[in-house]
Amino acid sequence: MLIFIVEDDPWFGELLKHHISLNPDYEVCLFSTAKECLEKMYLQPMLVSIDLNLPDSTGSQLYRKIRKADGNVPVVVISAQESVSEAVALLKSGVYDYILKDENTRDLFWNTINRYRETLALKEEVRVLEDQLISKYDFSKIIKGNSKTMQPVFALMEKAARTNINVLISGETGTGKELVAKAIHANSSRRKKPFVAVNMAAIPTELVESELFGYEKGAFTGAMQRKIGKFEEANGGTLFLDEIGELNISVQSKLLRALQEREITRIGGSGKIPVDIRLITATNRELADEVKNGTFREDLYYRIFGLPIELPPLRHREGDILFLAGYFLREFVKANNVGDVSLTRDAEEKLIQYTYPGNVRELRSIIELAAVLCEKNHISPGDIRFKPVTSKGMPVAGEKSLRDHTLEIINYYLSTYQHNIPLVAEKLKIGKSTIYKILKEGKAYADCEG
Ligand SMILES: Nc1ncnc2c1ncn2[C@@H]1O[C@H](COP(=O)(O)OP(=O)(O)OP(=O)(O)O)[C@@H](O)[C@H]1O
Repeated sequence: MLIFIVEDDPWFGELLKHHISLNPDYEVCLFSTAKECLEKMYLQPMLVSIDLNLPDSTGSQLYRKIRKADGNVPVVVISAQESVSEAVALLKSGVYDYILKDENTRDLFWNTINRYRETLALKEEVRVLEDQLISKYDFSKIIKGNSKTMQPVFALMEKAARTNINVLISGETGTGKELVAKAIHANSSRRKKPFVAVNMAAIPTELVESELFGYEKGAFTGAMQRKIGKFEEANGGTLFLDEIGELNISVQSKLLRALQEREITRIGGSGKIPVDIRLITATNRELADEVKNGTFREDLYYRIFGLPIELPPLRHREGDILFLAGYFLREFVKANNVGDVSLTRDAEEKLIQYTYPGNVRELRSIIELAAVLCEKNHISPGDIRFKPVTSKGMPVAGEKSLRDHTLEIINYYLSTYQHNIPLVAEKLKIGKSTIYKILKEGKAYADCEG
C-alpha cells in the first residue's frame, strides 16, 4: 500500500519514511514540495501526510488540491507547535488526523495508519454484508415465475446459491436454463467475479478444447498469440457450459481432469494453471441415456451432476403464461417507448391454449410480435401468431407422453392454419369436438401438474 509523506525537513522525512517502510505492506514516497506530491496523485496513495510549512504552498492550499485530485484519500497533518491553529482549522474542514511534531510523531503516525486500515476493513465488511442482505436470494429480478411448479426450482436455486456445488440444469429448449445459471451466480458469493457462458453446440468440435483451455502462441498454425480459455476467464466466478451433452468424448476426459485437479494446461503450454470455478452445466437431452449409450462418460456425469435442477416446460407452469406475457409486454413497452399495451380476454385465452414447444423464448417472441401487430394498443387473437414448427422441431420430436404429443400435434396444426378449428379438424380427419376435448384435457393436465 502506498503512503505519501510531504515534508520539507529531509531528516525528519527520511525518519518517518524509514519507520513506516519497516512494514513490507507499505511503500512510501517522500516529497519535499507540494508540487511533487500533486504530480504523483494519480498513483492513488492510500494515505497522505502533509507538513504545513512547505516552500511552495500553505497546508490549506495543498489540502484543497489533494481533495480535488482524490475526494476520499485521508490526509494527516503533521505540524510543529506554532501551526496548531491552522491544523485545527484543517481538522474542521475534514483532515483525517493531526499529529504534533515531537519525539512521539513516528509512533502516533503509525497508529493513525493502522486505525485507518481498521476502518477500511470494517467498511468493507459492512459493504459485503449489506450487499448480501440486499441481493440475498432475490431471483425474481432475473427469473420471473409465479407458478407452483416453479417453486421447487426456486428452492433448489437458493440451495445452489448458498454453496459451491456443481449444478446440472435440465429442461427443454427455451425454458430458461441459462437464466437460472445467471441467477444462481448473481446470488452466490462469486457474484463479483465473472459469469462465463459457453454453448457447446455452437463451437465446432475441433475448437472446443482451445475455447475451454486456451492456447500458447505458436501452439498450432494460426496461433499468433496466446489465448486465454473460458476456464481462466471464469476464474473466481462461474463457468456455465450449455448443451454439455454435445461435448465429444475426448474433450470430456480433458474436462473431467480439469475439474478433478482444479487446474488446466493451455494447448501448447506445459505449466499447470490453477483455476477456481463453480461449474454449472445445462442439457436438453437425457444425459443418463447418453451414459447408457456410451456417448457420455459416467465419471464426468457424476462429477457435473452435483445438484440437479429440472426446469418444467412452460405448458406445465400453471399461471405463468399470462404472468410472463404481462412481463414481456411491459418490457416491450419500456424498450420501445410506446403506450401501455394490453391483451384482450380472447387473446389471453388463445395464449393459454397453446403448448409452446419453444417454451418461454417462444412466448416472448409471440408477445413482441403481437405488440407490434396490434391496433390501438389492444392485442386481439389475430395478433397472436404461433410460428409454424420447422421439420427439425416437429411436435413429435423428443420423448413425451402420448397426451403431450397429441396436444402438440393439434397446436402445430392450429398454428399452421391460423387457429381455424374446422379446417384443422378436416386436415386431421377428426371432429371439432375432439379438438376441443384434447385442448381442454391438456389444460386440465397442466393444472393438475401445477
Ligand atoms: N422465467 C423467465 N423469466 C423471464 N425471462 C425468461 C424466463 N425464462 C426464460 N426467459 C427468457 O427466454 C429466453 C430463453 O431463455 P434461456 O436462454 O435461459 O433458455 P435455455 O433453456 O437456456 O435455452 P436453450 O436450451 O435453447 O439454450 C431468454 O430471452 C430469457 O431471457
